[in-house]
Amino acid sequence: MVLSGSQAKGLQITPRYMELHRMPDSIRTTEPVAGYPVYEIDHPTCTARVALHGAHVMEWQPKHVSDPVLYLSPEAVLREGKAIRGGIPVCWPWFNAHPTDPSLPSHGFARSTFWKTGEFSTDGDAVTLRFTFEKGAWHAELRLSLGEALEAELTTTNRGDQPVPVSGALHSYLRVGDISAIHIEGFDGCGYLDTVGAPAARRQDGPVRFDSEVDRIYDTHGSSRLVDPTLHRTITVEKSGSPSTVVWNPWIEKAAALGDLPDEGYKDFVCIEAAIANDLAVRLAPGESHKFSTRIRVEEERRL
Ligand SMILES: O=P(O)(O)OC[C@H]1O[C@H](O)[C@H](O)[C@@H](O)[C@@H]1O
Repeated sequence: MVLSGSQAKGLQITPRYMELHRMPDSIRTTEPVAGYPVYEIDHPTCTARVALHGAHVMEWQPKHVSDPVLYLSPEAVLREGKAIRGGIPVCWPWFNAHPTDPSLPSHGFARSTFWKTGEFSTDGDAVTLRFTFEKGAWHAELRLSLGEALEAELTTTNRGDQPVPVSGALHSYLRVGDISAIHIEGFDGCGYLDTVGAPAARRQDGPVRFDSEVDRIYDTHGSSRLVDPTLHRTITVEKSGSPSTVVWNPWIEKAAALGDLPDEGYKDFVCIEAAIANDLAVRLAPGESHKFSTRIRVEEERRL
């Protein structure tokens, strides 16, 4: 982890801050970099780390599985304005390049800004964290439920007086034992936009396997299953409210070009992202809201 700190304006962890943000016993506020709070969770069902920056789940591991479920790059940078490489970046209020203004950041503002904390609570099944973020007319609330399963639900509300578009993604980086050995089920027969090279519309035939760069936007509201023979487990990604699922692995050249990912890091993850992409952006009338969510769970084979 590269610790390159900056002081988030007004975000000093003082006794007063702690009093205002009293935590359930299973949540502890840490500050791996000055002014960069990270909530550490140790609950009977799971352990996790969530950064206030981007409302970003960095790590999550249910106690019944042997390996972390999410991939976090060992070269991820914790600095205001820079998205964390790995975990679950919240891409919002648009996905990828802005449709009309190339000067705006790829994947929106939310992943590279501090959010505000809402209510944190816990029960026997999970820890629930709520965060909010506002930019112009766009208001977002992210609810995270971290237990044996992980749920992330993003609600956008138009608080302005004109219609606004919204798209985005819950960009889960899932750890794998060996990218060449995994396959993903759930897309057979599904149409997709292949965005490696010149964009091309194609149809999936059988499971998705990896032997080169993959960057695809599948047209589906359905769930998918990542089968990992090396880690002896299957990860199921369910979702609602999003018409696309993005599957991404940068492979060799793109991984080498990413400064916050080791050159060999592409072997260790695949992204399966609940997304609203390209021309499927939702148009919200003033006062209107839209929700989309993802739910991730893991079944591990018993190892002898
Ligand atoms: O490097 P980033 O801006 O985090 O984007 C990482 C990736 O996100 C998505 O999966 C897109 O489909 C990819 O085209 C993009 O490369």
